[in-house]
Amino acid sequence: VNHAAATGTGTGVLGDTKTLNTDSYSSGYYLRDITKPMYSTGGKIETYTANYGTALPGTLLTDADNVWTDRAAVDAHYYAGKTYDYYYNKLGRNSFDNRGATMKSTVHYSRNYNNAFWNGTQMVYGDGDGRQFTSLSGALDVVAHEITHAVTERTAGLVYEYQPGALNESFSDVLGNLVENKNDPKWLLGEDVTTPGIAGDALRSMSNPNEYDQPDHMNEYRNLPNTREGDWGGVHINSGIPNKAFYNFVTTPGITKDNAGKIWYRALTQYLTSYSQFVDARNATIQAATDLFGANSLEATAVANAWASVGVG
Ligand SMILES: CCCCC[C@H](S)C(=O)N[C@@H](Cc1ccccc1)C(=O)N[C@@H](C)C(=O)O
Ligand SMILES: [Zn+2]
Repeated sequence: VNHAAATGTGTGVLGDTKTLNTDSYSSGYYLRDITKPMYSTGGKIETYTANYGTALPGTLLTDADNVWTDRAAVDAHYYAGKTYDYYYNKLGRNSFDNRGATMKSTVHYSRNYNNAFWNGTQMVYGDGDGRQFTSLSGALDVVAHEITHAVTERTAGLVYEYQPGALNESFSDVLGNLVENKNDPKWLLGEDVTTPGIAGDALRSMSNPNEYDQPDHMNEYRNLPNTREGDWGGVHINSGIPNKAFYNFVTTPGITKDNAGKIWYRALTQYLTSYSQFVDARNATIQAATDLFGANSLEATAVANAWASVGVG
């Protein structure tokens, strides 16, 4: 039997019901989305399980009746599709390589694994330990964060250390929140999967990085060693500074989320390179705003002001 697009239903990590794009075969269904434009050149979105081990990609998920109960898998699949849609519809990018590459996600990676990552080939999600995190694919900002690492790797190539690494992390947080597109005035990260036992908290805040021990100005930059213990020079710590710059920009009256996303995306894909520093990101976002909206536009002016407000430029 040839592949045929099917519509299933599933329960997400937070207990919600979602409609899923699946692929029917002779005696059941694959967790495979073949409905996107990428399929014209063979691209798909596929979701696997590592079955609590660390071998990747693991096993492609199947189901007999197209009613999916693996909550982490349901959300990894659904949110990968949402992230694909944002990049394609808002930014004109066809998957992470802009050539319709298949997007693979693996859930149930290891045990009590309090993280998610892009490994150079695919997205990988832990289930958390039930205290620090619940299953990390349960948050769209997490999924879009990881997929954006793939975009960054294929474009700017920002190395994962010191300021370029903090920029790498910040672009993933920025696109993570833009794709998630909640009405969240605090621009939080990971709020849906962080500390399931505590309401209202998050892993990071773009509006107030200090709330979660991140700097929000260059005068608070943390000089840390390029080691695991030093968070590779503080890539998840010093990202608070470019995160705050973006927050100040996107909340400037007259600036829209869509236009902010276009400017940050253009800077990432057209101007930044492997060892770009914060000042280079300032210059790249000003240039991108100028390209798109003009030299003396509200956007270009607001970008310069936003970086100045965090002590860059
Ligand atoms: C395995 C090696 C480390 C990879 C770090 C990945 S890219 C990462 O940054 N993951 C995010 C997950 C995330 C994203 C958005 C919101 C919440 C959580 C991350 O921030 N991880 C934290 C826990 C960290 O690695 O310190
Ligand atoms: Zn990351």
